[in-house]
Amino acid sequence: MSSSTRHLATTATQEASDEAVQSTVDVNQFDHLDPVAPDHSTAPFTDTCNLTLSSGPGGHGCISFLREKYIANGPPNGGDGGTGGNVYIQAVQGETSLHKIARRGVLKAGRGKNGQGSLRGGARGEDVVLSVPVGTVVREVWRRDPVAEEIEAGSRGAKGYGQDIRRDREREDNVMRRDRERDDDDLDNDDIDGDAEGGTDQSGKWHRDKWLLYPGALPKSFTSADFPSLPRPRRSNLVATAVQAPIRLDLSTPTTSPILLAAGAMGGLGNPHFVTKSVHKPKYATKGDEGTRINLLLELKLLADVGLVGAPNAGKSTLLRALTRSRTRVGSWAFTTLAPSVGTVVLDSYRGRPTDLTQPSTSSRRGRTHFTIADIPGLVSDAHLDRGLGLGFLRHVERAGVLAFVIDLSAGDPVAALKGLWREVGMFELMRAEERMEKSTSDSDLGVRAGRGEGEDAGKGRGEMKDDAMVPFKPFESSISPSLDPEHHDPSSSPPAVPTTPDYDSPPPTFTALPALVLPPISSKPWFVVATKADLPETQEAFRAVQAYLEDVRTGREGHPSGKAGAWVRGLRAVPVCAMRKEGCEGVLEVMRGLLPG
Ligand SMILES: Nc1nc2c(ncn2[C@@H]2O[C@H](COP(=O)(O)OP(=O)(O)OP(=O)(O)O)[C@@H](O)[C@H]2O)c(=O)[nH]1
Ligand SMILES: [Mg+2]
Repeated sequence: MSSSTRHLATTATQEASDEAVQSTVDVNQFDHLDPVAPDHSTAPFTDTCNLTLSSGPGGHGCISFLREKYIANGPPNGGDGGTGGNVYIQAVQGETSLHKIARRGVLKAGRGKNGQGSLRGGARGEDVVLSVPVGTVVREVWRRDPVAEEIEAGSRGAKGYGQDIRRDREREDNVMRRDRERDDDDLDNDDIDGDAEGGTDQSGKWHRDKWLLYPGALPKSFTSADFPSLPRPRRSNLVATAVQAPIRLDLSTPTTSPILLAAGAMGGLGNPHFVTKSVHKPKYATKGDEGTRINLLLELKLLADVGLVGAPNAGKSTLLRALTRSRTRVGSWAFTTLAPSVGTVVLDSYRGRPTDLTQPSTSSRRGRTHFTIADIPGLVSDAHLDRGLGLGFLRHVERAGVLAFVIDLSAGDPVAALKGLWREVGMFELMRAEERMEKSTSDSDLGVRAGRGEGEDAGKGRGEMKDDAMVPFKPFESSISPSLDPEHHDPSSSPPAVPTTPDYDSPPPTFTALPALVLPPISSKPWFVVATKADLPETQEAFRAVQAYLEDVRTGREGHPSGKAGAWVRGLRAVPVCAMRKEGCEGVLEVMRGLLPG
């Protein structure tokens, strides 16, 4: 059978099955709110992920000499290596999941190109932009910055130019004196220590990781050569605009321009940089620096004004579809919804004359033209013991301003159902608090975020840093981190535990000292009850029971279902709806609007 025939056959079967569905399902005017099974989307969803990103390493400097007609042995003209690519982050609208990033795991910017002859500098490495959904919280887990480590270890002339130049001059004088002696005594060079490997730059020897040698030269000429001291570590100017370490960003609004997380490393220097009085034709150049590696923890918290909390099959998704133009999946079985989704309620449809033109422009109501509602998978009892889909999805309503508890009036005791939901919410809060406690104790235990590119910042910063130090990003208020500033030295801080010669091959540090985002307790949020399926028979009794219970809670005769003191009870009420017929939805929107600020 040809592919076209097969296609026709499949279409025919599909049509037949569609007809069958149509004949069994009564398609009435509510089919949008009570759709048939195939109406669903199964986009993958991930709300936390770990990502390692690295800025691009610099290209190597070039060793080259001018060769032209009549200039057989010209001056050095090797270009510098290009700077490595930068890594940016951007919060974009339209993305709703971290699954693409989670699958990727690693993000690397491009390496700078090597310098070339005729003083041609290497091209810059390619930048990369990490696009995350709006509502992502970014936290740094660890960081490896070889250049910062070198600055801290003081292994590369970090003591200041003056000293470097003096030392170079002394070295030059020594070289000239040695050359003179060599001429006089006609000595060969065999007695000069030929330890070419592992020699530090301070002793003027070849440092394999840092220097690049002229390929045509004989090893003897290097073992006897006196290398200049390595140039001071250089940093791209962009470092000053990068987010200060440790990175903690709350990307709750779309970012207009990408935010720099890690600037590319500088390229190596070409051989013309090493011309001195005694060495006219240096046969060496420096290699490019290593890029910065940063491990980040990304957590997506969907941003919605109202969060729907309810048991599976309570009718949350149907309610969302009735209130908004959302097309979330609805089904008559538990766990139809497997990933959170957000719908938008448009308050001003921009049709006709705006109603509030007569209001003064300072009116607080003027600003809000819409609000958003988040639907999450249902909560079963003992969800905190990881039953059902667990409590993880509650993080998406954690930041909501108002909670709507969706109770199915036809499913047993509604008051018990409401208390059960509050119990799970309470357990979720407890778990978050414990997490926070663990983190803060591990923070103080570790004390040494240190050393690895954090340096002095870690020594003194951790103590001062508050848990809620999460700040929205402000590009030009960020300054160079003290640990990255070669001039910065804080005598009060203990010396960081850094090996003198950084060992780049060792595995990265594994501590996970992350401050948690502190939010107001969920029990302090305004909440109300949406009593759904009110169209079903014998639900009036159940609704009256909920109403009476909420009245008791409001007046203080009953305790708050969360069991917390000072919880929100002021305007507590229940709204009956039949979401499937879109009945009572105006009442729900009115209550939501009333409880939302602004
Ligand atoms: N009679 C009646 N049925 C409703 C109403 N609202 C929802 N339903 C039905 O209840 C079933 C479950 O609806 P969903 O909206 O998928 O429930 P859910 O709370 O999102 O369920 P999960 O996603 O599994 O947590 C569906 O068969 C709906 O048709 C209502 O107001 N009246
Ligand atoms: Mg659902």
